[in-house]
Amino acid sequence: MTDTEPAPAVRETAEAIATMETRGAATIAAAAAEALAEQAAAAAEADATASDPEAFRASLRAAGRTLRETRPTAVSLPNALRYVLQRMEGETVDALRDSVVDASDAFVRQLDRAQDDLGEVGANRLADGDTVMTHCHSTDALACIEAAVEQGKSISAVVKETRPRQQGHITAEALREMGVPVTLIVDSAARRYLDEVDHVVVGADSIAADGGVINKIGTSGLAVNARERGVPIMTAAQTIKLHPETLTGHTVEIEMRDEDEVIEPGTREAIGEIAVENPAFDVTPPRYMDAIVTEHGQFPPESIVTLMRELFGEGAAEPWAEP
Ligand SMILES: O=C(COP(=O)(O)O)[C@H](O)[C@H](O)COP(=O)(O)O
Repeated sequence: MTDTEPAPAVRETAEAIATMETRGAATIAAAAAEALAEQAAAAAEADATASDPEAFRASLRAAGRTLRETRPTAVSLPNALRYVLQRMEGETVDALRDSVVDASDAFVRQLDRAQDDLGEVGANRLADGDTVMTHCHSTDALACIEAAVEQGKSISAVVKETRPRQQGHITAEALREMGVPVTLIVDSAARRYLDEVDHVVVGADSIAADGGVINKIGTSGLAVNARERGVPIMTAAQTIKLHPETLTGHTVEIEMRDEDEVIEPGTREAIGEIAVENPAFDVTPPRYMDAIVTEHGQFPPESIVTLMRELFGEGAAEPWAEP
């Protein structure tokens, strides 16, 4: 490891996030924070950094950049890096390492607590006997359903498979393990099944200052259909999903993924000039979302900016940036 080369554990985490072996905004955030702790432990031992606090700091920033470059849309990733790197302090390498490891642990604990707390808030929107519809796989959305089940409510679920990567299958399995009866449907069947559904529950990768919800592609169409059918829809999103840069007018980058997720591998030549596009996320305008459920309570999307200012009033620093 040179002074700025990331530790193997960081490279492995970055690779797992980029290839979606590690996926979902909250899980990505936890993995990134843990990778920084691993970097700190490795850098405190490595020849180039063990006795040089500035080289140690530089190696942590470099690890942050490697992790930041993996996927662009889930703001939980840069928010995790911000949380840990802004708490890196000390005059010696040992003190710096301890501050990073402590911040990483605190971040992961906070993440778990926030998910439990928002689960309770979201569960209160669900009634005994409700059927919920889900899209993609969101641990925050599942926390709401799980809390409702733990409150003794009988909940069943209609689960959209979520093309192209079919994260709906992960959701279906998680719900089955909770004892929730599940019906799995293809995405294009969603509108038909909305008539049998009492609530739509989705997660978020980022929430913009105007209350726009950035989540798995297909969320916005589902939200418009839910509104047309009169079915309430909520986003379960802990506050690390709030995107501070949107406070100053930045838009959220939508990740475009490889066409091989859409077409059969090896068929590119056969389909010739047909263009294939594979956006991974879309934006649901605030007027189509009934509530954003966070660990601080539930908010109409249009008012989320107040919470965002409270939590990120200082703006969006980039503590991983060089030098
Ligand atoms: O869109 C996705 C996952 O997309 P991908 O599979 O492309 O990462 C999830 O709904 C959010 O990340 C929220 O998940 P969580 O609530 O677990 O943070």
